[in-house]
Amino acid sequence: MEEAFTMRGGQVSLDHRPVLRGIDLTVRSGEVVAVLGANGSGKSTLVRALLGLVPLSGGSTLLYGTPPARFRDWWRIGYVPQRLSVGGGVPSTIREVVASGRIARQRRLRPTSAADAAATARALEAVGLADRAGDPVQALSGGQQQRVLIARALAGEPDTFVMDEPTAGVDAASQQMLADTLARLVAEGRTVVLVAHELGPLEPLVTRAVVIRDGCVCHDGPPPHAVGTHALPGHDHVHPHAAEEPASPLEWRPAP
Ligand SMILES: Nc1ncnc2c1ncn2[C@@H]1O[C@H](COP(=O)(O)OP(=O)(O)OP(=O)(O)O)[C@@H](O)[C@H]1O
Repeated sequence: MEEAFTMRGGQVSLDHRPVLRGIDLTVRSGEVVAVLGANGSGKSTLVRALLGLVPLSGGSTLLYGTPPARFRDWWRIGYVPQRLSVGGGVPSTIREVVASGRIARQRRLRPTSAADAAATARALEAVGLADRAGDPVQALSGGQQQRVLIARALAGEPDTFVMDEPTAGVDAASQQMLADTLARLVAEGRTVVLVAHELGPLEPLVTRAVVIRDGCVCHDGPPPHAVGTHALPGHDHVHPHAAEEPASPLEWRPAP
């Protein structure tokens, strides 16, 4: 099976502080990998490093077998960053931002095609923003902006989605909409790497959980279906019957 991401001994330092301390991670085509972990454990840094957005200070990483600096097939990757950073002082409509997800597919100087317009329309529909396509993104709430970012990635029709907290600040109905859309894409064989605090409706889709603690992988294996959301990282909830429960596959917390 083709490898979408291959990181070996990946290290990242930010502000002279080690944030990733030697990550080995291979993601194969068709996998749905949840990157879990407490605040500040290094999840966002890991996905950014996988995409070559943050340089490694040690180790190596490959995108579809190619180092990020030499990778050219960016249309194969749809990245949903944690925050909307488009627009700035320049007003953009929802449609414009979503359509920008097609850029990596467009040949130089080639005008926007019917296929681009159709993919943009489908993406807007999938996140429930088709009727607001002409509105400025600046006027949207955080959760709606998140939906725009998801639509931008969908519009590019990539092989692999990398989503950093796609459901953070998104209402329950939109989370379910994202889960339904991802389920369809996964059924078509797309690859997904998503960072999450809580998986919510995405949980049934996840085939593998990678738990980051203090810049290292401390669990890589089955997702926490069996143990329920209370076992997910970020949940400090202690189950009243915890002592009676079988050991969870996510015994990732530091010993007290
Ligand atoms: N640009 C930066 N410069 C310096 N330190 C940074 C920078 N970005 C992140 N860090 C630090 O690196 C560590 C890991 O951050 P990262 O955002 O990867 O964690 P995270 O697991 O995604 O956290 P969260 O769940 O809060 O988003 C944190 O201690 C953070 O303060």
